Amino acid sequence: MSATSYIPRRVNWNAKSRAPQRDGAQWDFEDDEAVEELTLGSNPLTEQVPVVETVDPDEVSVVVDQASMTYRVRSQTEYRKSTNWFARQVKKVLGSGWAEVPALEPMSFIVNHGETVGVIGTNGSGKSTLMKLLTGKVRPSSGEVYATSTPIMLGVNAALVKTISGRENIRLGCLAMGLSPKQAEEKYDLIVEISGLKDALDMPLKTYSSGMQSRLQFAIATAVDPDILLIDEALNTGDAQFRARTKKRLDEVRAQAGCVFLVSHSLGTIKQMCTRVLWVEQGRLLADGDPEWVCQQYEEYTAHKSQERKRSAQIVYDRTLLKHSPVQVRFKEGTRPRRAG
Ligand SMILES: Nc1ncnc2c1ncn2[C@@H]1O[C@H](COP(=O)(O)OP(=O)(O)OP(=O)(O)O)[C@@H](O)[C@H]1O
Repeated sequence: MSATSYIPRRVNWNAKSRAPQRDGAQWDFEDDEAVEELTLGSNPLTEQVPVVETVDPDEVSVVVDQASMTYRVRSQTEYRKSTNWFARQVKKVLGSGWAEVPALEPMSFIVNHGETVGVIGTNGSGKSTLMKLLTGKVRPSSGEVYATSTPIMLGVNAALVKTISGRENIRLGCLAMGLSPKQAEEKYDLIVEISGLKDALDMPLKTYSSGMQSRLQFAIATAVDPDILLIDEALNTGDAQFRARTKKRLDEVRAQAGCVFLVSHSLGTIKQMCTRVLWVEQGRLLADGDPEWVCQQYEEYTAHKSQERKRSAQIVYDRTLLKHSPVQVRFKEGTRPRRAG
């Protein structure tokens, strides 16, 4: 079912504004004609008036301005869709055509210094794609992503060398992140402390568990005092003690006027670490706000989905979307940050 295809059977239609009443989700089941209207054309239930947000150049870290993403991939079966016989045969002989995979619909938001932003969503909803756009290494298909400094991405698969020791990986990692050998030396103790891996540092990395490797990656990435830190699923493997250290370190990064994005399927981690949560679902920014509230909607949605209650899940989806006001970004004259990357 598409994002906008669910239409409640009857809605309490606000005659003055011609908009459905939103707050409290009090649907009134009396006006039959309203149902007819709702089914015509685009669905007004999910049409929202954008809220204009002005970017404060002294506060801003990241601006996503109507950014969308569609992947173009080679497809072995795409030639079948071509209606032109000749084109179909040519594509068949060449063995492929191009298929488009829509991953993110246009979305806008502003993140300021000092925010830790959680990003949640079910598998394939577009979280990692959003992270790629934030790094600036992938250009959006439309719109733009701006950042006040180069975002540092910390992913579970970020490069560590398996055959050398943890100690050598720390040195190498620091150099790879642009520190001089002297700066790397100065950061060494801090990295060891954050990682909590003092006793294992002389062992080759291949003897580390995946949790230990994640801890080392996290410690290296945050030790260089990133202004904008992107973390994709890296924190879920740590134990309780490491999570406490992680939170402390993220608070420090935030306090240094940085901002942190944290992608995670663990709502506990998100609620514990984040000051704000973006819920991306079916490529759409469905909610942007208070971690408790957003996580609660998400939990309800996924509970319905896992029980195959599609209609109930869609109701939660639409209800959440109704509460979300899309943002229209406005820059003050001459204060646009540079493109991310
Ligand atoms: N390199 C790519 N080429 C083509 N399609 C892609 C590519 N990367 C992602 N996609 C598609 O884009 C959509 C969003 O994928 P993405 O990896 O961003 O989701 P996700 O929310 O991070 O998922 P997960 O929670 O499983 O990691 C999916 O439909 C996916 O198949």
